[in-house]
Amino acid sequence: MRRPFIAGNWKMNKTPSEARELVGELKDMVSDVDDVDMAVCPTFVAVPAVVDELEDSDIMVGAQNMYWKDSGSFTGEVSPQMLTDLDLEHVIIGHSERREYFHETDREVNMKVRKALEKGLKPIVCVGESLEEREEGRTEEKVAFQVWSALSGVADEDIPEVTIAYEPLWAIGTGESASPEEAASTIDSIRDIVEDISPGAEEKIRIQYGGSVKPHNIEDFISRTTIDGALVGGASLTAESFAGVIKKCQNRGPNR
Ligand SMILES: O=C(CO)COP(=O)(O)O
Repeated sequence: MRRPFIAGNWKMNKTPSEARELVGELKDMVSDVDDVDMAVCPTFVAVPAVVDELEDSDIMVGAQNMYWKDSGSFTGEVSPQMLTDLDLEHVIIGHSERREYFHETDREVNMKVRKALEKGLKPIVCVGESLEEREEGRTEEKVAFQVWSALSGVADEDIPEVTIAYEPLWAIGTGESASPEEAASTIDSIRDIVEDISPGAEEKIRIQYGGSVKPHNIEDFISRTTIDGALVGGASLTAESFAGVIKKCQNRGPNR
């Protein structure tokens, strides 16, 4: 049984006080939601305020990144224990913006995934093709490679703890989402890869779609049984639109 999972990636937005205000509004709006897993991923500095504000809420808190070492001389980095100490459950790993602007490699993504799992954090691993790769018909090849690399060396029993977010790069922040058919077909291909890696895990692992998800189009995605939810950027930055996305995922039945 895979429960729908909607996570908000705030990226480099919201000061700690703005973040507190946002989740203060959000928790009231979704207080009746009991069949969707919900998470927000603020910037590191806003995490304590958000954790505090959400103490009495079902909304989980995640980070947008972490380093793959326990501690030490790594100026500017944040360790997994720093996240678990704040009771965080999730951590986004390998977002395309980190891969593009901060040159994060598949190898680093894999190190981070393994370290997160070792420390009891649930990684949300982002994969996706560029426009050029899509136009060259290399979408499935690209995401297959990223999934193989990310899950390399992960124990079979840990694979269902991972969420994969399929985020085509050309759909991020552009207002142009993938079609539900395209998204479902690529996500099916990811499930096939997961099955190759660990037979049976493809039924348990949650795979989200991300890229210009809004309240008006989330139903097109969540209605596909292979799509388990969404990683939401822009629409997670106001309580109203994020609650709008979450509420459209309620009452989805036992098919997942
Ligand atoms: O990158 C994303 C989430 O991680 C998607 O961002 P948008 O929803 O703004 O397109």
